[in-house]
Amino acid sequence: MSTSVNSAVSACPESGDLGVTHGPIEGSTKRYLDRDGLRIPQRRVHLTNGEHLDLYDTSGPYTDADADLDLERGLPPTRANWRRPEPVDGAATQLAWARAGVITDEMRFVAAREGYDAELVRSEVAAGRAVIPANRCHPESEPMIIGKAFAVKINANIGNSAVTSSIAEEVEKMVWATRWGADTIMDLSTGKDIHLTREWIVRNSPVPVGTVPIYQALEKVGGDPTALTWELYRDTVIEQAEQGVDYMTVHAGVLRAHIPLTAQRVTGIVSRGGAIMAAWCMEHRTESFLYTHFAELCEIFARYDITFSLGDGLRPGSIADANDAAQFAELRTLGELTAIAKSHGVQVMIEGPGHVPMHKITENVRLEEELCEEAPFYTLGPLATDIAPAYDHITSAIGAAMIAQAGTAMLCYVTPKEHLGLPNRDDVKTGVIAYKIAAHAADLAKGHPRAQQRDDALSRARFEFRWTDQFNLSLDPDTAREFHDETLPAEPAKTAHFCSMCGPKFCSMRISADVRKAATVDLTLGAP
Ligand SMILES: C[C@H]1O[C@@H](n2cnc3c(N)ncnc32)[C@H](O)[C@@H]1O
Ligand SMILES: Cc1ncc(COP(=O)(O)O)c(N)n1
Ligand code: SF4
Ligand SMILES: [Zn+2]
Repeated sequence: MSTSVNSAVSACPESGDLGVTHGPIEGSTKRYLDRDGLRIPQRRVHLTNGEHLDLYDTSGPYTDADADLDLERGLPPTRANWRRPEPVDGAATQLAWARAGVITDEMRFVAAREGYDAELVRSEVAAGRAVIPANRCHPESEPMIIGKAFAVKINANIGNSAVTSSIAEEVEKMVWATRWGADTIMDLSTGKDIHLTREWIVRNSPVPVGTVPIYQALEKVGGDPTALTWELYRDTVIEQAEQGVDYMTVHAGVLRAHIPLTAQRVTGIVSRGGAIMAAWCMEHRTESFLYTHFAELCEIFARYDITFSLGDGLRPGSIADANDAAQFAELRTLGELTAIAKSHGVQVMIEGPGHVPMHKITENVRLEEELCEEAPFYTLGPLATDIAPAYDHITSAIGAAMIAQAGTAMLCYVTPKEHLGLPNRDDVKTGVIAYKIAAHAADLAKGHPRAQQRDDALSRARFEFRWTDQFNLSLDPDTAREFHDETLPAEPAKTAHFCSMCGPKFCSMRISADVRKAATVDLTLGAP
């Protein structure tokens, strides 16, 4: 399987000959695993009233009030030293081990992060209802779990394009995305230095990294889709596997026969991978090599424990095209491929739309569950309307919250730059925060046992005018503080019983508190 492409890739798990700096970079969010030992996967917010809150959501920014809890959990300090059970029928994967009844260190770790029993983690993984994307060549990653029984996760897309960006900017986006709470990131680079950009990102990323290998394969053939071959694609997959990519989008459900179904669409094929594969099939008048070589791909994935993210190459790119024949024909094929991947012991999640109006969202989840054996659903938004370019983090967070409530396990963010250009660092943050909101709103609605604790703590702080606590409990403490201080920057305002919205006399929460106080006095005096 070794090729000339691979010889350029240094050995797993470290790639020292590329001149890459290893370990945490300045400002990076190496949150739990570090060189000194394993930290308990938990964020604790200390409040000014002496109480504290341990957040159920274990990704996101530390505030000044957070503590570093260096409690031993009985695991070696880096994932590189965790136990690696023997492969099962050639599959060295969390799925194969879960089915064999083995609780791996990765399962113990994610169980601690989620606050659930490791046995629940094992059984969900064994059933294929959850995945733990953890390539053995990515020891820097802090394992996490994606599945509807667990907290809803979010992914942030980064990467350069032929038009703009540099390695430093992309690493900064990775740091920014993970700092604000992305649970995974995808490097979707299509411009120059794709290999080296990814090396920097993977070696420094505390979260699993996903890619779409067909992008780099296309770049290698100068951007002509018809020049792609299975061999070139396979070698690109192995190159990325060796670098430690944890999950890969594979658009193997775009079959030749599905392409005519897109002819009458308003926006045709909007998926990059989908469009590339459609172009290849039409030119060569043959079935997609991703489909015909799928079993071989499974064998590669099984050796590294790469998780399939079966791509939605025919997702709708407009409200008009939502839930159409092309989209659902592909979903049916993804169902077949799910079964094949799992028979190889390979973990699978399924990518979903796209642009879908609110009343057509639930059908997507029900059909995915039915056709794909409840493999974790991983959706791009969906955008609930097409009419707000520059605000598509909002149009899509609306759809994302709904689809997550219906059972989607991970939400792929959309930034304000969607449809307009490549997102920068600030767009990445805006997208991440929008999606943290969607994911948490869904966790609340799904009845996650600990989700509401944070709302309650923040609301109490709000009602008691503990402004600093309100900031520290929020998803974006910096901006919350900045907005407050724009009109009331003085220190005493941090305990004032009003803000500049209503002012001291009209503050309803202050008046309401006074009413209560008066009522208490009346009660103690025996008055009505
Ligand atoms: C499939 C989705 O992936 C996103 N996407 C594609 N490439 C990039 C990139 N380099 N950076 C950020 N997002 C990207 C777009 O939002 C697209 O719609
Ligand atoms: C949820 C989701 N959907 C799709 C893609 C790939 O992009 P594309 O299909 O455009 O190649 C992705 N990275 N994430
Ligand atoms: S985002 Fe821009 S480049 Fe990409 S498909 Fe849409 S219009 Fe084309
Ligand atoms: Zn779109």
